[in-house]
Amino acid sequence: MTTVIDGKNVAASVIQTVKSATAALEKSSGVTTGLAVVIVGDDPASHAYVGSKGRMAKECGFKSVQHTLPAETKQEDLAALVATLNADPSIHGILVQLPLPKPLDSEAIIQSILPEKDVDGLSVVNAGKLATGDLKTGLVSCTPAGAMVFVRRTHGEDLSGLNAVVIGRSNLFGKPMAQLLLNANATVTIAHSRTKNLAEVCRNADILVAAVGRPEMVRADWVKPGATVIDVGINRVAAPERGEGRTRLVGDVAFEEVSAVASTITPVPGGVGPMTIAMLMANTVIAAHRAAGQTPPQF
Ligand SMILES: Nc1nc(=O)c2c([nH]1)NC[C@@H]1CN(c3ccc(C(=O)N[C@@H](CCC(=O)O)C(=O)O)cc3)C=[N+]21
Repeated sequence: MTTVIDGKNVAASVIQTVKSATAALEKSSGVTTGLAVVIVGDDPASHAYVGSKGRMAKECGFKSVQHTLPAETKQEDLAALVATLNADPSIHGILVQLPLPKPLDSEAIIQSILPEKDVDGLSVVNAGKLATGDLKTGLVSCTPAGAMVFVRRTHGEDLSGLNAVVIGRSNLFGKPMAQLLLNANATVTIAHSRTKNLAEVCRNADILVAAVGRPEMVRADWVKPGATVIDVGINRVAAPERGEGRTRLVGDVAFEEVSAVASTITPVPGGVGPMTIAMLMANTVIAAHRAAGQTPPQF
């Protein structure tokens, strides 16, 4: 029997932990956890994501603020907003929605967020802490942190002797995912668009993580029987069967055929996506605990 991980359900249990930790922190220290989300421009998909982050933050009992700036915003004005949020003691987490409209320099903005408020885990300090195995004081990028919750629920804390293959090498996902798997003692391969014999490399994986952004690229014959397959792709494709002009979301994994081979698989939608938002809330309440000198909850 193949297990299809219910990401919404796992995300809901993470959110429960965040809620009670938020309430406990409020009670013990009088601190309300605060999250600021900054969005520049009017990309509808970005606005949809930011809207659900705001709703989830309120549900967790956070102070939630959203700053919506026009697409023409100047670098120095965005930098000034980040500086204000950095200095605001009621804000524990800052997320600047990516991608930023051209010609804004997103790298400069991301690196200007205080590492202790960088709930995306993208600052060089947080990336470095992850690389050196310091998970106690750093913050980890939300999507890989969420994917690891699935991995831990399937395989436990110790991945000794297991081969993990991550397809994709972005700073936002592939690199931190590989670091987390390595920290848990897996034998890790990072594959990408220049990898030779990709299918063969993938067939070695006990844990296969796909984050390439190519609809249904991972086929059944790429997967070792019994493997755990985590699909991080979110691709919108045409769905003429649903009517003219209609679309649907698919992952980087051909779900139907791979389900027949894998022992555990995450669906798209309803897999890693909901966990990304839940881990953003988790990172924010962790940051608030640290700011108040309290021990944060574990996820
Ligand atoms: N600074 C920054 N940090 C991010 O983490 C970040 C970002 N910018 N920019 C955009 C991407 C995208 N992202 C998603 C979060 C949740 C779902 C999600 O919940 N997806 C649902 C489906 C949603 C739908 O139906 O469209 C699912 O997979 O089930 C998807 C995508 C976070 N991102």
